[in-house]
Amino acid sequence: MNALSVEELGHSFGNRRVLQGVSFVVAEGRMCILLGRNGAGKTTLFSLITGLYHARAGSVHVFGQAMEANPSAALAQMGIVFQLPTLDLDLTAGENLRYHAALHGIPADLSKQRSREELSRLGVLDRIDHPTRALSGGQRRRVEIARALMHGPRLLLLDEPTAGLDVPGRRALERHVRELCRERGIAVLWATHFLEEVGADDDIVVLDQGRVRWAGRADRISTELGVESIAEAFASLTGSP
Ligand SMILES: Nc1ncnc2c1ncn2[C@@H]1O[C@H](COP(=O)(O)OP(=O)(O)OP(=O)(O)O)[C@@H](O)[C@H]1O
Repeated sequence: MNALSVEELGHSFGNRRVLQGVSFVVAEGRMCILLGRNGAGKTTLFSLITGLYHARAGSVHVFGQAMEANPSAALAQMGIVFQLPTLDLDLTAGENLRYHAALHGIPADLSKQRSREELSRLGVLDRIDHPTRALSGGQRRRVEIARALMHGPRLLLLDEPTAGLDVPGRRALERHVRELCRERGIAVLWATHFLEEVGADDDIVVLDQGRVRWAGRADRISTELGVESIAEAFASLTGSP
């Protein structure tokens, strides 16, 4: 079964069309990179997938549950890390996680145990009682991912999670998310414009000017397009230098 299935999604702001006929899937347990330059439509697409915007054209299914007909069932399977940080900086890391868990109806004991487990897995358990304001950008991102996992989703969506981090911070975050995918079988949709974040074994969806230009296994894109590298393939699909 597919973790995420997006069919013929479209969106306009006023009479400006920003997404058109967007279709792709994220298979269960797979890492899928949504590649697109600034303004390609990635964040708008995330807003539609997560139900923040109402989809006027097309459909979104999460593990077979239609977002439109059954949003709570679809959202229960989804963990989300938005592009703009959403932690409460006055709360500690642990409090941020437990607050999220309470919203999902998770009992306090379980929430306490899970917050420790998730922070530990992301390598930030020692920050549990620190106000998130005192954490580095990379640590805050990891706390956000731990929070997104509190309700046990099987699909994790991350919108440009490495924005604003230095190179070691980006690499560490990528390593943590790949581990989640490999060890827990969590499907991941990771939006980025950094080509170096694509792994050879990943799936990729190339989005440009609101349309899917290519979707498939990262290791096939160069051969299919008759070029030498992912960078060349991306440039030829998006007309960028
Ligand atoms: N609320 C809005 N009102 C009007 N236009 C918008 C709105 N949000 C986004 N847009 C426009 O829609 C297009 C897609 O934007 P979007 O933020 O989805 O792209 P993106 O790929 O996420 O870019 P970035 O990497 O810069 O975040 C852009 O041209 C943007 O200017």
